[in-house]
Amino acid sequence: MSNQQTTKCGYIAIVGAPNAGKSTLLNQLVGAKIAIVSPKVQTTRARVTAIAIEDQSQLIFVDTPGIFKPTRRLEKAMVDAAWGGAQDADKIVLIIDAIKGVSPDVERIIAGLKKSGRRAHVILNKIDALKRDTLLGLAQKLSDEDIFDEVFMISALKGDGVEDLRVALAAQMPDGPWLYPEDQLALAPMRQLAAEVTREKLFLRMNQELPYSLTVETESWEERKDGSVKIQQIIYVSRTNYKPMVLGKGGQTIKKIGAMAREDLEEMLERRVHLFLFVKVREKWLDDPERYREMGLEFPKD
Ligand SMILES: Nc1nc2c(ncn2[C@@H]2O[C@H](COP(=O)(O)OP(=O)(O)OP(=O)(O)O)[C@@H](O)[C@H]2O)c(=O)[nH]1
Repeated sequence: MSNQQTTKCGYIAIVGAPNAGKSTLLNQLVGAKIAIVSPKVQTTRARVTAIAIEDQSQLIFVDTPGIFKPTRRLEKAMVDAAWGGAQDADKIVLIIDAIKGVSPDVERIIAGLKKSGRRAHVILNKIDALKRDTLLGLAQKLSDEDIFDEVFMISALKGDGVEDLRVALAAQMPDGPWLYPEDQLALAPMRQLAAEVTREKLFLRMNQELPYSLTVETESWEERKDGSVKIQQIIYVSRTNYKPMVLGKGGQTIKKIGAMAREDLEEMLERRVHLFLFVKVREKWLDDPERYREMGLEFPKD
């Protein structure tokens, strides 16, 4: 009972423009690979939830997909999901790429925050790549905005300032019992997480427009007696002529992608993984509500 009185627990929404470094920060905060990191924009499609424990506090992070001006249907779903996650949280944290500063994307988020009437913390990320004067000027500019409580300066990549941030957030969580068992680090269903890993490899491997028109789903997940796991995934492409591109000559490309994904999965799951990838053509998946549900997103009405 006494333990229950001293514990804290709360939800934290990390919002930010694409490429601000949300995934990198989340990985640092939690200390395990749970969100994907890729140099391309718009990689985090679905919300990934992760848990960090700091002292007596349990921090439940809602990593939101990039909030940006929606033009297409998928993008609109991502923005809706991002704001939905932010509204439900105990704390909202806006992460800004300090190299880019207050970009139009950031302005849009700040406007959204003001409209919602919520206060937030600001994180200035990528301080490793910035001059001190530029950084301080930016921090000053943001602390003039009356919706922000605190400004943190970090390098998610190098880990600088991340510990301070975690400690500060932990102290600010509401009192209450922990909602999740200590060993449950990643809430995102493992199947979805495994699909994200493969999608990350596709992104890295294929550097044209193609990756944006494909999606990965984990079809089956089979725990084996010998402690290994057999995972089957389907890579859906939107056009017939994309299929051979994903397969590569003699299946070389997909083989390579599979090998890279398997390696990551084995590290994450700490056991042997047998990964089987299949490529299927599914035209118009971008307009199919079912695919959105698979990614943990609501299908936007208009
Ligand atoms: N120099 C530097 N680069 C960083 C830092 N944090 C992240 N990056 C880089 O910025 C890029 C984007 O990082 P992500 O973590 O994928 O960004 P994100 O906000 O999750 O992106 P989306 O998935 O598009 O929402 C990657 O190339 C990272 O390596 C940092 O502290 N310093």
